[in-house]
Formats: sequence, structure tokens, C-alpha cells
Amino acid sequence: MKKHNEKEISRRRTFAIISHPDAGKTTITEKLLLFGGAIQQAGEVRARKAARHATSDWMEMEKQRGISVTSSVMKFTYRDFEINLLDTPGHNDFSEDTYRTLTAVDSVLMVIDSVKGVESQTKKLLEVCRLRHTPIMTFINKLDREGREPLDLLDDIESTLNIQCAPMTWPVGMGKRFRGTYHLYSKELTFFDPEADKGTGQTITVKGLEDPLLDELLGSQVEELRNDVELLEGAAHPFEQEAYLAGLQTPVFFGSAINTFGIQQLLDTFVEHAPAPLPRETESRAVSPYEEPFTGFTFKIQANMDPAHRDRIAFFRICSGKFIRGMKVRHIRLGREVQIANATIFMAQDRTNVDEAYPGDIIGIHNHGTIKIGDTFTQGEELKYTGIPNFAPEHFRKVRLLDPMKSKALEKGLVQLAEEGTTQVFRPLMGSDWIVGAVGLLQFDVVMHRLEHEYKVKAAYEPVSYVTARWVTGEKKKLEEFEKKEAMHLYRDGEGNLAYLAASQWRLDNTMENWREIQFHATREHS
Ligand SMILES: Nc1nc2c(ncn2[C@@H]2O[C@H](COP(=O)(O)OP(=O)(O)OP(=O)(O)O)[C@@H](O)[C@H]2O)c(=O)[nH]1
Repeated sequence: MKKHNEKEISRRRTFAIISHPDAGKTTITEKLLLFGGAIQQAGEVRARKAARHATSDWMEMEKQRGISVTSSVMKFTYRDFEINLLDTPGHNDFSEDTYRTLTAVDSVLMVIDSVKGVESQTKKLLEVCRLRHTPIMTFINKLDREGREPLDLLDDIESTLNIQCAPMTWPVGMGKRFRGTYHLYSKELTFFDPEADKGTGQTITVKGLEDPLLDELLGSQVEELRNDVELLEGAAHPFEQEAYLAGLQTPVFFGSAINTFGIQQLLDTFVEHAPAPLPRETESRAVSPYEEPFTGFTFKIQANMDPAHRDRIAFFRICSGKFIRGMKVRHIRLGREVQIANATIFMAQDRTNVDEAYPGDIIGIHNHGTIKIGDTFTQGEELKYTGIPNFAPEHFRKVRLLDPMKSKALEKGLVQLAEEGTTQVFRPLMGSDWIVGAVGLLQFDVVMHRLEHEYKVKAAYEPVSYVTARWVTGEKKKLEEFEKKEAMHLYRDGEGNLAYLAASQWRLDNTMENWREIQFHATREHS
């Protein structure tokens, strides 16, 4: 098969950073952008983020919507590579979008705080990567602080996340005694020097660990390094590109992001080893990025700046072919030809109109609610990309309508907001109160605010005792029986799919145990 656009595709890297809040994601993003020349000084990303988080009040956040759109995708170049870094909202704005973004990347960078080890949010995000065998590169951050023993950290990653570690660099000391890292493959010793440009002092290549030059350079700390590396032989794995690409092994780097130390090593290995855009599955076949016809899918919808217009931006991942402004494409779900006259590409600093784009790139398509998450666009072929699911919510609220005359408007608002994908809505089989479910708590405030301002509906939340949900499917008769017996806990989501809500994990496990013929799903593909 002829490889179309080969040069452009092979130099693209599309990835996201996964980490627990405070591990250093923003700091690393900033340093990566500095290397890419996309920002001139450290602090720019943080300033934008601070503006976004200055208040948890949604009114304020709404003013900042433009900012969150721009920082959702950051495109920059490094050496000859075109890099798309997709933001995974953390803290307050953690939502289903955070999970779904991971379905649109080709690899991820996992950041671990050396003091804290593997933390809960990292674990959750990694589970999502596992669904697609996404390749993972690891950066262990904050070596300038007294953290856990490096061997202990590798053990934590291996056992908690069930992935092999292949250390690429190894730290010499930590905290006040942090001297730098030794590269296990290039045999380079790189000195940490917080005073130097980019936190990095001299780099000296030695002949190996036994080289007496190391004794001279490291003094008494050389034994520590030798002992650690000897222990590594039994405890860790040599780097294997295939195992990394299969998501079975993660290459590990050590550094200090705030001091820019270790970032360039990481970035160089990343562009050289991380995968270029990969083939993607559709319901009928896998599509290679090198195919000539243009195809791709939507993974995120964001309401635009002006709430009065219900204008939305669909974040669209290109999977094959070449995008050219003004091109006609087929919107598969609607079975309609549409012209994409106006798309946006997200540069690290701002948004610009895009004239052409390639697989791996993310473009923003303006629309008035016609595009939904998971929608496929092609140049004619009937394809539907898979693997862009909804994720089961973890928080729930009952919605109480304050003006009974507005029940239609409430329904419309809840369903439309759910279509944007950060919340889900559930209508009970018995009773009439809607339930909103979300992966992150801030989304509840967002829904209330938008119901009031965009749909003119006044409502309030009431607590409800659910903690988890599963979509259920099964053979017709069994499902009817299940519906009858469990009706109190059964709901239909915005698209009419049956879902079971449970008040505890124990309750869910128990129900699953009792209803073995019913299938319970933690994710649901878009119809
Ligand atoms: N000592 C030390 N502190 C660091 C390092 N990297 C980041 N930090 C600090 O750790 C804190 C969190 O860093 P961020 O980059 O904001 O972390 P984040 O993961 O983006 O956090 P959220 O945006 O809250 O999710 C900040 O105070 C940073 O200055 C490092 O290498 N060493």
C-alpha cells in the first residue's frame, strides 16, 4: 500500500500527561514548551492556569472558557517533530473529558512525585490507558527533595500499576545530595546544577560504571550508584522498544522539573521512541494513518464563549489523510455531507485558522450542536471509530425542579449538556426525578449555572446515595426479569440506555454476583 503523507505523519507525536495533582504536570508542560520555543519564559502556562483556577465560581470560570479551550491542546515543534500535547484536566475540573482525552492520544507521559510514589488519580488514568495498550513513558519528578528510594519507587510502579519498569537514567543521591543522573545506555553522567542554565551542569561520558573517572567525579557517592545499578539487574528490565509500544513496559527517567533537570533527556527519548500516529479501529476495520482519504473522530465538545449562541467546538482527532480547509466530508452518524469551512488548530500560544492538518493533529470544528462525542467523519466510506466511550460516573445528585412549568426545558438542558460529555443524565424507571452523574464534582456547579443561564430553568440539587453506575445489557428475557426486580435502581441515560446505579461498591458486586447472565459495563460506546 502506498504511504500517503508519510513525512508529515512520521514526525508527529500526539500525547497527554497523566499524573496526580501536584506531581508537576504544569511545570513539565511549561518546560517542554520552552524547549519547543513555544513560550519564551517559564510561568506563562502557570499564569493562564492560575487565571482559570483563580476562583471556583463558575461565573468566573465561564469568562475564562476561551482560555481553557486554548490550553486544551498545545502544539509545538521540537527538532523536526510536530508535537501535540493534549491537556488532561486535573484538580477541580477533572471530568470524563480527562479520561476521554486519553483515547485520542498515541502515547502518554506519566509523572510521579518521588516523595509520594504512585497516587490515586494516576492509577485511575492508567487504567484508561490500559484499555488501549497505550505506550507509557515515566518521569519521576522532584529528585531535588528527599523522596522515596528510587528502587522502592520502581517497585511501587510495577506492583501498583502492573507494568514493567525499564530505567533509562539513574539518580545519584537525592535532596541535598542529588548530584545528577547516570544514563544507563549512553553512559553519560549529567550533573545537576540548579544555578546553571536549565538546571543542568556538565555532561561527561564515561566508559561504564567501573570507569575510575566516576570515582573522581562522584567521590563517595559512586558506591551508592554502583550498588543500585547492580541491584537493578535483578529488579528491573532492560528497555525494549516492542514492550514499550505494546504498553507492557515503561521507560523511566528521573529529574527535577522545576529546575528543568532531566527534561531534555526525556524529550529526546520521547520524540525518538514514542509512536507516530497509529492505525485505529473502527467497527469494520483498522484504518492506517497513511491511507489517502481523510477520516477522524470527535472526542470532546466544549461550549463556546458566548452562551447565548450555544455555539460549540468539537475537538476532532485526525486519523488518516489530509485535512484541507473548506473540504467536504461525510458526517457518518447523520449520513450527511458537510463542509468544514472553519476549523481551528491549537497552537501552544493561541488558536489560529487551519489550512491543512495531518493524522495526529487535533482540530476544533465550530458547530451548533450537530456534532457529538464519538462522531466519525470520512470522505465517503461508512466507518465508525470505536474506543471513545462514556465512562461510568462516580458522583451523583438528584435534580429538583423549582418551577414545575419548566420540566420540558429541564429535560432539554440536561440531555444537551450530557451530550457535551462531561456529565451524564439518568431518568429513573420508577419516579420522575432526574439524576445527574459526573466523574468530577465541579461539573455539578457547571450544570446548574448553565441550566439557569442558557435554558432559563431554576433547579436545585438534593443528595442521593449512589456512588457508582454500570450500563447493563443482556438477553431480552433475563433483562426484563432484572428490570422488574431491580427497578428501584434502574435508569435510562440521555440516549435511552439502561443503567444500574448502586449505593456502594459492595452493593454493585453483590448484584453482579446475583445476576450473572446480565452484563455490567463501566464504559459505554456512543451510538
Ligand atoms: N521541589 C520541587 N518542586 C517541584 C518540582 N516540580 C514541580 N514542583 C512544585 O510542585 C508543585 C506542583 O507543581 P505543578 O506543576 O503545579 O503540578 P501539577 O501536577 O500541574 O498540579 P495541578 O495543576 O495542581 O494538577 C508546585 O509548587 C511546583 O513548583 C521539582 O522538580 N521539585
